[in-house]
Amino acid sequence: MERTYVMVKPDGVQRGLVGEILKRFEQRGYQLLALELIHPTKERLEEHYQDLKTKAFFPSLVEYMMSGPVVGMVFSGLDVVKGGRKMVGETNPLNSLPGSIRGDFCICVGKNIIHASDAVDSAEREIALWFPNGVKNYASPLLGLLYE
Ligand SMILES: Nc1ncnc2c1ncn2[C@@H]1O[C@H](COP(=O)(O)OP(=O)(O)OP(=O)(O)O)[C@@H](O)[C@H]1O
Repeated sequence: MERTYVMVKPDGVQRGLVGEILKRFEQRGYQLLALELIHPTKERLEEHYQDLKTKAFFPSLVEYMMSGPVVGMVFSGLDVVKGGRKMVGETNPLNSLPGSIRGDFCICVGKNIIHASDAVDSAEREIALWFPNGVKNYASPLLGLLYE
């Protein structure tokens, strides 16, 4: 089953939004496979955001992401990468519809509370980066109620 990496950013953790975000993914029907609160290192963030290294906002992005602990989660489910991105909304909260996580809980691109993988291959790269000891799959009885 497809997997994605979701990370509640430091502002989301400090604002007490972890439970709300977890609830939304769970109630949609995605299966939680892993969850960890960590204080990310600069090295790991630079690896995570390697595609953005040349952007002018890169140093402030890394500083923001190191301003407190983050909560990383792995979810699995049918088309979870695309579905998860839709739930999160657009990079700039201004373009995120109400009902999406960014559309409901934030207003500024530099404090947009949550990350979700944007493609299946980047999801697997990010899961390996943030959960280097691996993530176990397990069979949930709920699956029979969600899939034909
Ligand atoms: N113009 C900007 N100014 C400040 N920060 C920005 C800007 N553009 C992007 N960012 C920050 O960098 C993060 C990564 O940007 P990216 O273009 O990968 O968007 P995203 O895929 O929606 O976000 P994320 O990877 O965090 O899920 C954004 O979520 C945001 O925190």
